[in-house]
Amino acid sequence: MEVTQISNRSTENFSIPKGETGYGRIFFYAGTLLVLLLVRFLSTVISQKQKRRKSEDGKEAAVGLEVIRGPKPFFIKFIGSAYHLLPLQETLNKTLKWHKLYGSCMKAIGVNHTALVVFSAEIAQSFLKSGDLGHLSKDKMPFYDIMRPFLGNGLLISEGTYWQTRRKVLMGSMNFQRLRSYTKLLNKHSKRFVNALEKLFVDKGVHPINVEINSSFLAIITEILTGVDMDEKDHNEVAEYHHHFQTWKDCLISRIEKPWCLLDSIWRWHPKYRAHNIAVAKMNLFAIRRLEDYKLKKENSLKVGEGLTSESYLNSGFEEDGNFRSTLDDLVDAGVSDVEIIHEINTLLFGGHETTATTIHFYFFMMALHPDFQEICRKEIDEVFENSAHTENETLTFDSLANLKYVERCLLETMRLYPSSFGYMRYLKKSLNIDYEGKNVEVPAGTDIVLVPWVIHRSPQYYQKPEEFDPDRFLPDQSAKRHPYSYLPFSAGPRNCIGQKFGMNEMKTVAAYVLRNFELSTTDKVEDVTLLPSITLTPERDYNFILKRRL
Ligand code: HEM
Repeated sequence: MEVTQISNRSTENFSIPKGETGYGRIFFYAGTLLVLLLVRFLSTVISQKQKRRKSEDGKEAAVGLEVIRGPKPFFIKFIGSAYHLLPLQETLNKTLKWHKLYGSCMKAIGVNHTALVVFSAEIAQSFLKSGDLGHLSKDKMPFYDIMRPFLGNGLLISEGTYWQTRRKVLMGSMNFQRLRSYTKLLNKHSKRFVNALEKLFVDKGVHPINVEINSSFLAIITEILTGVDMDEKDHNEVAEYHHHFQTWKDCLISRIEKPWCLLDSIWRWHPKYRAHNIAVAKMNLFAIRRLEDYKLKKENSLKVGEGLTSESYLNSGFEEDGNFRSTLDDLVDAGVSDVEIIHEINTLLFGGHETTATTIHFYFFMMALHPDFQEICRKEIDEVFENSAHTENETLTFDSLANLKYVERCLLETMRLYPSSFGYMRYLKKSLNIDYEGKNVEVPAGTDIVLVPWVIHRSPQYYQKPEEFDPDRFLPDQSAKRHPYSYLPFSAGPRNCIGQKFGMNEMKTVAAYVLRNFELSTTDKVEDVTLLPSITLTPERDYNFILKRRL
């Protein structure tokens, strides 16, 4: 009995008291769970704090480029993914396919570093709007480097504070007053262009008009830059320049088509190496001659003050041109050296004629393909020409250009479908974070950024039925609805095109004169001519036109 009692007591001592058993278990497990949850909660809080601290300090929170997909690189590192771009006849279509396959951007192994190829307005904005000099560089990029023998350290490829200072000087030649002062010159060249077309189509035949377009746009930009009217001086020089420019472009394409030729040590053995150097030398000579013309003109104008008569000044072959100020005036006054001036002239001749000439070529082709849109443009142009408030002696005034709204919309739509600068690049000297499919991706310093307006402008994400030519997309309310970086023919941000306003005025004036004088049609269809990414967007052959005299 005793034993039993003891044993019962002991059992009572060591067993869980009745009635408390369930709660105890619950408390035990709940407590454990609570502790675990607390530990988990605290560790999450701590790790989030740490992450936040890390991302503030060293951006470790972001993921790297490994999350971004792209075509497989070639096994030879130097060639990387470049071979996917070839042949050039297929490159532009391939980029559209890649956009469908990879989305807003893709990774490619560039010629000597990793490249991020951007297909979306949102990601383009991250790079283009940055005012940080570390995000604006074009250093160490083979595609710009091969232009250096011609462009030197000109604005398009210079960088850092050198670029900043020079940009200020050159922006001065594109301010409102200066743009106004170019009106007379634009009218004069547009009339000459109409005469050249008239001569070409006197046989009522079918002709390409690209040579006439290029000569005209080259003459215009030369006069803006140097104050010299090349048609009066020596028209052949302009035609020769056009020829050398085409050779130069052709040589650069040969280098891009065979990426190993981007290495100077290999290129120097290429059969086109000599032709390239001659073309560059001849174009340099053109710029040097313009600088000499300018200096002579200045010297003569000083001599007028030293006793020479204005008559003898005029007899020296230079027309008195009132208050016209050329870009050379700006560069010389800013104390820029002769060598640097030549680099800037080369840069502005390149940037200021090829782009506008290409765009107006596509515009005339669009007008020829769409007689209904051509007619609306013509009606607007006739109204402007026939309103005395808009013309002086049959010449368009600067203010009248603002009334060519439909022409402007057609030009903008042309540049959407056919951006002459189909792609451009930046070299990141400093890392930059982007939002990629909801992830915070750090794009490291040393990455090439390739921005592709050709794809952005044709993305259904921003433009319904993107393949259709529809000028009304650029009605103010339509434009306001779109992402601001979904239209980038002139690039955007601190490194955008300095000549966009001038270029628009130039193209509007030329378009007005041509449509006022001719009805345009074509024997070609869009699909007849392949487009090449040839430095600028280039039709593989020139379009054919028929021009019928109106007035
Ligand atoms: C339809 C006409 C034009 C188009 C589509 C166009 C397009 C562009 C684009 C896309 C860029 C940026 C290129 C890059 O980042 O690599 C650019 C830059 C530039 N453009 Fe234009 N351009 C046009 C007309 C002009 C004209 C008329 C001039 C000269 C008067 C000019 C001079 C320049 C210069 C100097 C730069 C370099 C700016 C810098 O890096 O600070 N462009 N242009």
